[in-house]
Amino acid sequence: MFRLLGVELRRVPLSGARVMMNVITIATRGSKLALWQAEHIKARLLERYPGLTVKLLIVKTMGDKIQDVPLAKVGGKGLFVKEIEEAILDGRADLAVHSMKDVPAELPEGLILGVIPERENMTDALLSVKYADLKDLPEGARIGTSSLRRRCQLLALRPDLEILNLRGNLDTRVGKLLNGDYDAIVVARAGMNRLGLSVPQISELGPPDFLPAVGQGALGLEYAKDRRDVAELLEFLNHRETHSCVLAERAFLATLEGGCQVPIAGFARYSDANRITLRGLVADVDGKNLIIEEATAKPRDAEELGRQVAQAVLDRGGREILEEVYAAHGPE
Ligand SMILES: NCc1[nH]cc(CCC(=O)O)c1CC(=O)O
Repeated sequence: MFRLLGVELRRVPLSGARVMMNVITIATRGSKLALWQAEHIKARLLERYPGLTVKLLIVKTMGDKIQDVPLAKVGGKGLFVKEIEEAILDGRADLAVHSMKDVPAELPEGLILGVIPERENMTDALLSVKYADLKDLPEGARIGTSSLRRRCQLLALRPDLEILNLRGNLDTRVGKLLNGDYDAIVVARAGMNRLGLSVPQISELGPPDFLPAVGQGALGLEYAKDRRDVAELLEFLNHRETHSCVLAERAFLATLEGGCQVPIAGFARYSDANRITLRGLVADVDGKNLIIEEATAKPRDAEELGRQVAQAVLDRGGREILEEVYAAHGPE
């Protein structure tokens, strides 16, 4: 009797969820890109629920504090998300809006990335003042990027390039290019689009020659697993195709146990109406040895697809490469 009553009682707030939530708080980093992303989700929520109040809680993360050291040297996963997840776990925020690329494959207990909106552009972009594209760069050109993934793929295409560290928020990095510190830099196209940033020369670095980071260009909405009210409120923002692709990419990453600081790339797309194709890469930091595998599966097997492609990459030499990278750059 008591137990039955308990079930009934729990049901009441759940079914009334939409009516009950009239204030919702989004945790976000304070960078221009993060704020744009949080404001974008806020605007979509207000469009859908005109009476809702949406607040932003700005949280400073370790990744924001350490601006000058390459992330590969800082080590540790989730440098841009940990403090934000803490805000959800202790109830200061109802959800977080992340760049999926910054979210480690494993989430803390009790949290879920339940909503992935439609991905716009997942490619990288080569930005320059003078040079139109990679072929146009002079011998030994100085390229700014602190990403090992970008470094190894650039060197695979152009071994003569000099790759220099470049950290900081997107607008800071573009500022350093315009300042003349580099012949070109590589950044995510989605970030440029979102901030409306422009430079004289932009060319695309995309598949099949140049693979993006897992989750690049996609946003992820994270919240507590037991918050059915939040899940219901956000559900309309989910894009099923993007969600399946990102699941495949993240299963690939999880199997490799890699953070965003190792030369791992992966991207999934719908190859026909109901099949996902995932292409994954592991490379050494000098771009001398790139291991790329690809496979196709039904969307419902997205995670299995990710694990399979990872296993294939590991078996074909990826394991040795990752061990070498970890030895040179620390555990993550
Ligand atoms: N690592 C920082 C970061 N996290 C997400 C983006 C871009 C936006 C996205 O990929 O969704 C960027 C900037 C960049 O990589 O140049």
